[in-house]
Amino acid sequence: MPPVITLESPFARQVFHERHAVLFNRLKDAHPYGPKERAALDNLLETSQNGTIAEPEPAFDREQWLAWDQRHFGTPWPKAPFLWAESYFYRLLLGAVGYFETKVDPFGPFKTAELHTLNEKEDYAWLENPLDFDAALMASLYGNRADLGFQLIAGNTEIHNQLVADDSAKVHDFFRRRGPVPVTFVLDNAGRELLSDLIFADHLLTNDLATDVTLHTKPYPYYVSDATMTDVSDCMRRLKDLPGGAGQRLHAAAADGRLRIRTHPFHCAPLSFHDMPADLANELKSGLTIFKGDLNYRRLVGDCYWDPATPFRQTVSYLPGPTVALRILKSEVLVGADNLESAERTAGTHAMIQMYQP
Ligand SMILES: O=P(O)(O)OC[C@@]1(O)O[C@H](CO)[C@@H](O)[C@@H]1O
Repeated sequence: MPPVITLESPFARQVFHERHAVLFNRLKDAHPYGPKERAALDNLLETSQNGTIAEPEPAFDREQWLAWDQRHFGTPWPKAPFLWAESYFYRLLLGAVGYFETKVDPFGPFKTAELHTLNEKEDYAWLENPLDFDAALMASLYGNRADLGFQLIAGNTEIHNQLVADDSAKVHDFFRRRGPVPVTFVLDNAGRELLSDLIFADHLLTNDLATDVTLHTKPYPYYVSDATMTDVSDCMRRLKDLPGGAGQRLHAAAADGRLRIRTHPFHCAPLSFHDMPADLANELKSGLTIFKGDLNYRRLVGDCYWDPATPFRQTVSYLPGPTVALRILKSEVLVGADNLESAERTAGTHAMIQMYQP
C-alpha cells in the first residue's frame, strides 16, 4: 500500500479544525445540551486537534474499538491516519452527547430539515416521466452531492460535475447480460442522496434488472448525514409524496421481501473494507454491490496517496463479487483517473463511476 493519508494533510487538517468547529456550533444550537454535553464537545474538539488519542469510555462497543485500535490509542491525534481518526472522532462525538443513553440522533434536526425543504413538485418533476437506466444511475451518483458534513464549509458545487472515470456503459452492460441479479447498496447519506438511491433501486426492480435489493445502512449516526435504519424509514415515507410512484412500489417490495434493510457493525469501523469480516464479505458476494459516496470509496480502495493511474481493479481485487463505486470526489484519494490537483479532488466538483468484475 502507498503512504496513508494522515491528519497532517492540509485537507484533513481543515476538516478537523474548521469543519468540526462549525459542526459543533450547529449541534449546540440544535439541541438543549447541558453543561456536561457542552463541555464534552469542547473537550473533544480541542483534544482531536492537539491532544492524545484516548481509549473509549466503558460502553457496549469498547471491546470492538480496542480490536480496531491498530495501536493508535496513546498516540497524538495529528499523526493519526485520517480515516481512522475521523471515524473515531464521530464515535466519540456520539459518546459526548449521550447518544448511547438517549438514542437522540445529534444530526437528526439537519437531516429532517433537508428532507422537508425539498419540494416534491419543483425538485422532482423529472420523476413524472419514466427514467431510463442512465438517468436513474446518474441520479444516484449525483445524489452524493447532498452530503451535509461536506456542505458545512463547502462553496457552491451546483455545477455539473465533471466525470473523471465513467464505467456507466459497463454497468449497463452487466445488467443487460446478467440481470436480474441481487443488488446491494452500501448506502452513504440520508435525505436527497438516499431518495435518489431509492429511485435507482426502484428502477432496477421494476425493469427486472434486480431480483431483490438490499440496503446497508450505518448502525448508528455517523459523518453527519450518513443513513441509519431510521433515515431509510423516513425517506421511504417521503418518497411516497414524490411523483412517479417509486415510494408505493418500494413499500410493496419491502412487504414481499424484495427490498431489505440491513446493517453491520463494520460499517462504522475506522478501517478499510480490506479488513471486513467474513460474514459481511459473504453478504456482498452475490449479484452486484454498489458502494455510494466518498467515505465508502476511501474505505474501498484504501485511504492512501495512490498514484492516480493505478487501475481501480488493482485496489479492489480483494472484493468477493462485482462492485460499482459511485462517488463525488470530496477527499484526496484517487485511482483509475488522470491526475487532479488536491483542490480539485476535494471541492465536490468531480465525479466517478468505477466498476470491478472479478
Ligand atoms: O461519504 P460522503 O458523504 O460522500 O463524504 C464524506 C466527507 O464529506 O467526509 C470526509 C471528510 O470529512 C470525506 O470523505 C468527504 O469529504
